[in-house]
Amino acid sequence: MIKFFRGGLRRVCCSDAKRSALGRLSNITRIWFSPLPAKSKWIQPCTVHYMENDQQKETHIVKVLDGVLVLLYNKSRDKLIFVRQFRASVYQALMNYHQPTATGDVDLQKFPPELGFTLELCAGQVDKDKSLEDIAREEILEECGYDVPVDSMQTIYQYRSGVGVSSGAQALFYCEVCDEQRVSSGGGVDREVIQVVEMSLDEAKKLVETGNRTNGGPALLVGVMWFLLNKAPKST
Ligand SMILES: Nc1ncnc2c1ncn2[C@@H]1O[C@H](COP(=O)(O)OP(=O)(O)O[C@H]2O[C@H](CO)[C@@H](O)[C@H](O)[C@H]2O)[C@@H](O)[C@H]1O
Repeated sequence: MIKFFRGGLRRVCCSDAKRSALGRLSNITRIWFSPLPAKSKWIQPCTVHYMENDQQKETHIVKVLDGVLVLLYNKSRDKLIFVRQFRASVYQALMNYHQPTATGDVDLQKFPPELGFTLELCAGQVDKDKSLEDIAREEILEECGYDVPVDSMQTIYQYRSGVGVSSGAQALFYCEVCDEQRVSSGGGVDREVIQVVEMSLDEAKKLVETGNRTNGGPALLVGVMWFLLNKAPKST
């Protein structure tokens, strides 16, 4: 049984999401660690030096790709739509509290893969020369299976994530979908294994109640709070 981890997952969020997830199941059978390759397509670490008030300072930073995220609302069934997937970074963070110098294979009995599953908004990296709206539209189709017009994307916020270390630009959109626009079960492309999770507005409201913990990023919480403030029927 998974115990509570410092600063980590409150298991109920993931377990609830797992019960209502649609799509291909993830079966993780082995996890191991190794050093970063000399050149990564995804991240570039470096040191930034600067003088502030005559003092020399330095910050170790990681350059990352920008991202788009979409809060999806299915108006046919009055449900918010999220995605559930294994995130190696979350897994590493949670298991590493107990094993800070981990290298090589991980004992999956001690640290089950379930630790690394997150509930998130549909999202993607800005890794092609297209508009943010176009990239968001593609991610909705690939991950959640809805074919929507690009002009259905409404900007909620644009902000930067991880400003202490990485500072990628994040564009957060809202998009309403209906059952007629569902053309596939989603699940991701290539080797992605992404489950689609539908949540009632009452469940989503419980998720953002003060004091709750999730192991995903802040965008889901921010998006749902924005939705409850601006879009949800007033009785919700
Ligand atoms: N670091 C990495 N190492 C190796 N392979 C990698 C990688 N990052 C991505 N990939 C590969 O690229 C594929 C596509 O990734 P996505 O574009 O869906 O972005 P992701 O969902 O990870 O991040 C989206 O969601 C997160 C969380 O919400 C946002 O922070 C982010 O900006 C947004 O793009 C992944 O399935 C993986 O194969």
